[in-house]
Amino acid sequence: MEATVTVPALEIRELAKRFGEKIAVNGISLDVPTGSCFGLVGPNGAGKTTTLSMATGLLRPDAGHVRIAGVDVWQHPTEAKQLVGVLADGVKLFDRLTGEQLITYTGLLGGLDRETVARRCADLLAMLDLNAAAQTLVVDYSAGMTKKIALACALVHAPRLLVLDEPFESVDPVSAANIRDILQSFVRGGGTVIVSSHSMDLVERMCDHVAVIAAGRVLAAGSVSEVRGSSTLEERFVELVGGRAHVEGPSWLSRS
Ligand SMILES: Nc1ncnc2c1ncn2[C@@H]1O[C@H](COP(=O)(O)OP(=O)(O)OP(=O)(O)O)[C@@H](O)[C@H]1O
Repeated sequence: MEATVTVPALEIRELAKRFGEKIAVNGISLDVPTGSCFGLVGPNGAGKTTTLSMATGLLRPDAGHVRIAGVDVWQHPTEAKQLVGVLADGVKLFDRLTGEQLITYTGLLGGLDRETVARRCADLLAMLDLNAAAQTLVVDYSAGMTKKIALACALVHAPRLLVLDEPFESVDPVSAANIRDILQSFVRGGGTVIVSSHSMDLVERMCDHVAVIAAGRVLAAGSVSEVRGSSTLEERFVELVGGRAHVEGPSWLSRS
């Protein structure tokens, strides 16, 4: 009997990116299995955003390649981009549109017809608790609301892979729990999620796979239980990444 070969939802091979003298990503390879929730963790400046930007066709790599469900992102960008929903960190939205207009515009741009967009827009606004802000300009949204509307835009064309750069940053605990539920149901429905986060606790609870990166390289990758071993993910992270100095603050900060 022939073995079934499952194509990874996201395949990253030897990606590299340099900004002037700074090597931001230094040969990163990762396989994100289809149907997984994959956490990408690393200290500040590790190269997470740069890696995810290259993986989703937002930033051209200096070397390496990326495939989404087997489709090369840089050779077939239009086809690849139809398969992926992206919530990028720090990318400007068209914030002079209302929330409803922004989702509608994104859906139409993704090739959906008006009727489908209207239906999905209503579902997404309700699901993300943004109904009351549907007619408000996005520029007037709080940081957490902006994250949620960006997530709605990433979901509107029903992608197979969701790439989320720090989706929980600035989001209140209730909304974070709702977003977690949405992502879990997306995965249960056959989708794949890759999420970068600084919250080890959240990654441990939500993800089944994780990669720890630092200085543009992968330090460990695999299932969450493989990577953390007998420690917590946070302990393992600190062990792998280091840098935990016992620093006392400067004396002028101390009142004693
Ligand atoms: N456009 C740019 N120009 C110059 N340097 C950059 C640029 N983008 C990123 N870098 C540098 O590349 C390195 C990796 O940055 P990146 O934003 O990918 O890290 P990160 O892991 O997402 O960090 P954080 O957790 O702080 O968001 C950093 O040293 C950063 O200063």
